[in-house]
Amino acid sequence: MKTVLIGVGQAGGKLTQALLEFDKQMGFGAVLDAVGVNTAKADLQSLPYETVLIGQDRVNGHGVGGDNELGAEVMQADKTEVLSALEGSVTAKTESIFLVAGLGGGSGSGGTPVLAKELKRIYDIPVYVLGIVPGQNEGAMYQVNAGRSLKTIAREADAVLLVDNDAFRSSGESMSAGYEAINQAIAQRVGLLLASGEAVEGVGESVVDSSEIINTLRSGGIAALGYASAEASEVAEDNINAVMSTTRRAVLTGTSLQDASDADSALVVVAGKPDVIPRKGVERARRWVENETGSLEVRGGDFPLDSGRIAVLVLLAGVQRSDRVEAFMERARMAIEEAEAEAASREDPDDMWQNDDLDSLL
Ligand SMILES: Nc1nc2c(ncn2[C@@H]2O[C@H](COP(=O)(O)OP(=O)(O)OP(=O)(O)O)[C@@H](O)[C@H]2O)c(=O)[nH]1
Repeated sequence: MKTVLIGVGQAGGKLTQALLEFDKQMGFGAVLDAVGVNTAKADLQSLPYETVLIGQDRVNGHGVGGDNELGAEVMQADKTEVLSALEGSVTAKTESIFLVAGLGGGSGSGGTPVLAKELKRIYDIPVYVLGIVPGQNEGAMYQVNAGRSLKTIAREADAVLLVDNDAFRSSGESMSAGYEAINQAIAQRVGLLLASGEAVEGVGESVVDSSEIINTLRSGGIAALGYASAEASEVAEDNINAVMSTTRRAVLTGTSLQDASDADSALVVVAGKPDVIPRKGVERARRWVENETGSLEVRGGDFPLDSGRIAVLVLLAGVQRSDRVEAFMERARMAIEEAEAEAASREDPDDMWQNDDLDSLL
């Protein structure tokens, strides 16, 4: 699927760079162009593609410090500059636009819904968001920002593909030390998905094309991406079990959003050398995904790739009822309540001494 990426905020910019590099390194050509947008000048300077600094009059290039309302305001005020930077990038060849952002900060979290709405008004192609959900250990501000942003994005964009920072973190590793590895893992999965609709070699009826990705994401709302791979045998018949078990792992333990297994629609992509992909295995895997997700709309196809392994990508769309999303929104709600309670207790500092449960010492 020929795509233009827009990285918003620091995380969005870095993940966009990882996606661009993966696509280039694999020679896929699915990523047509990229633009980085941020309120922090320093974060844009290291990005090797076109960038737009917004909100200079408000924050002077220093970022919005996690204030996503301010992030939304400055995007609204400077959207024309962003749109003109995109003019040369989005062409007749472009099949989709992906806004890439961390939902827990300020610039990406606030700016992305505003930009998604604007892009949908202007372009006829789908506008998707690749959104990073903050890990469980990140502070309340991140959770609240992400909850509010996600709610708005789910309404404004055609779909939001969520990646949970916790889903890719190795145990014992700090969040920031792990970012690079996390970005690589996400770039590989999303990069393969975008490229899967681009396959030209070994074209046959069973090969996935971009319209299948778009039709799967038509369910709207939240989507997740599962991935797993295994060593392949040279004989297709011998790979039936490998395709089945890899598909199971992709959905049960390899998704970008943990516990997202109920879906409105799904797409199962089996990547590998075309002559070792077993038709029977692919059919079985698709049926298994139907049962597991409860969806009657499961598409499938191959992605011819010159590799000694078989990889399975499962795109799950319409997963908003997943336990992980509910738990996450609940955490955001709780954080708002705690913040309100704290603000209320700050209103009159003397209130805390008016507590009848505690006797004074004197
Ligand atoms: N996966 C991943 N997550 C990141 C990365 N950098 C930051 N994050 C996450 O993104 C969220 C913070 O968003 P940022 O992109 O840093 O913030 P911003 O949009 O630039 O907004 P401000 O800094 O407030 O102007 C947090 O939840 C971080 O855990 C990264 O390189 N990779």
